[in-house]
Amino acid sequence: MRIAQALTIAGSDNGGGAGIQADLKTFQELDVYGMTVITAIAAQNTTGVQGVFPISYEGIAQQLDSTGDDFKPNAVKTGMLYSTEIIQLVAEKWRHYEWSNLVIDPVMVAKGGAPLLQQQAIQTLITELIPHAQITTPNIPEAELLTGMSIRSLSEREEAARRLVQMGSTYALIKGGHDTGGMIVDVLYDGQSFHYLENIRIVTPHTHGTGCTYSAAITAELAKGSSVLAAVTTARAFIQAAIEDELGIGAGHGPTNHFAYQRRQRGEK
Ligand SMILES: Nc1ncnc2c1ncn2[C@@H]1O[C@H](COP(=O)(O)OP(=O)(O)O)[C@@H](O)[C@H]1O
Ligand SMILES: Cc1ncc(COP(=O)(O)OP(=O)(O)O)c(N)n1
Repeated sequence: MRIAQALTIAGSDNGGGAGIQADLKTFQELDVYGMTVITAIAAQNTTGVQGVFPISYEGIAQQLDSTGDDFKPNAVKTGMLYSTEIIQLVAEKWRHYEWSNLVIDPVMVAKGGAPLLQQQAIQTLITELIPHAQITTPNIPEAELLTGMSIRSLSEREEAARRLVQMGSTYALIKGGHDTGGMIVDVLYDGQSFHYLENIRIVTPHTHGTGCTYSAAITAELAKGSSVLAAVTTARAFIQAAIEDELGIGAGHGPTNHFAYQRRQRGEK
């Protein structure tokens, strides 16, 4: 049996809703073999982030080499990269191992406001990693920091996507979850045309790890050979189901339900 393989380079969320834990659960649900390179340990739960402990440079480099020397992932995603040094290291190994299908989730700040990327590393992300991306998936505040523009309207979301493609990302997906209003519109741009993914906003506190899960689902679908548009479409259905069928875990912003999409596919409640 041949199975698609995907690698996530990201931080750890002990609570299991975001970071590498969310990525691995998503890969597994979508029938993709998952591998990890851990960049940092974030001590967190549904009420917030209590501490961030970066892995040493050597520790990350060795994980990248151990992976690259033996495995051939069909797609790779990055999440929490934390510092300039880690981004530079990932970019160097990306070139060295000639990986493909890079999905960049430019994680910057956790829901409660804890920084997951140092301020000065944003420019390094733009110059070193985004030019290798098949798709970059910022939320609205991340897109504002990457592009230097404020984003209020749909046309500003389109302009931000254009700027990300100009930076070298083949596709850009500006996620609309941070907007207000009853409908959420995610804008996908391929350098020529725009696609709009519109969904009803679900009223729930349990949206921890939505960005991680969404980008992991895109990565899994790319690993299986889908086009970017097909991958984003499936991933959007995956995250919508995961938010809708809430688990209600924890006292604060709980994790999304990684089981929901496949349960629905099987016709289960
Ligand atoms: N309450 C919600 N209802 C439906 N979809 C949501 C909701 N919150 C987030 N999403 C979807 O999850 C994805 C990621 O959410 P977003 O808040 O934009 O990014 P992040 O989790 O990275 O901050 C987006 O596509 C968004 O549409
Ligand atoms: C280890 C780790 N990585 C990323 C995040 C942020 O996840 P995200 O999907 O943006 O969801 P929220 O934290 O905004 O709910 C994280 N918290 N931890």
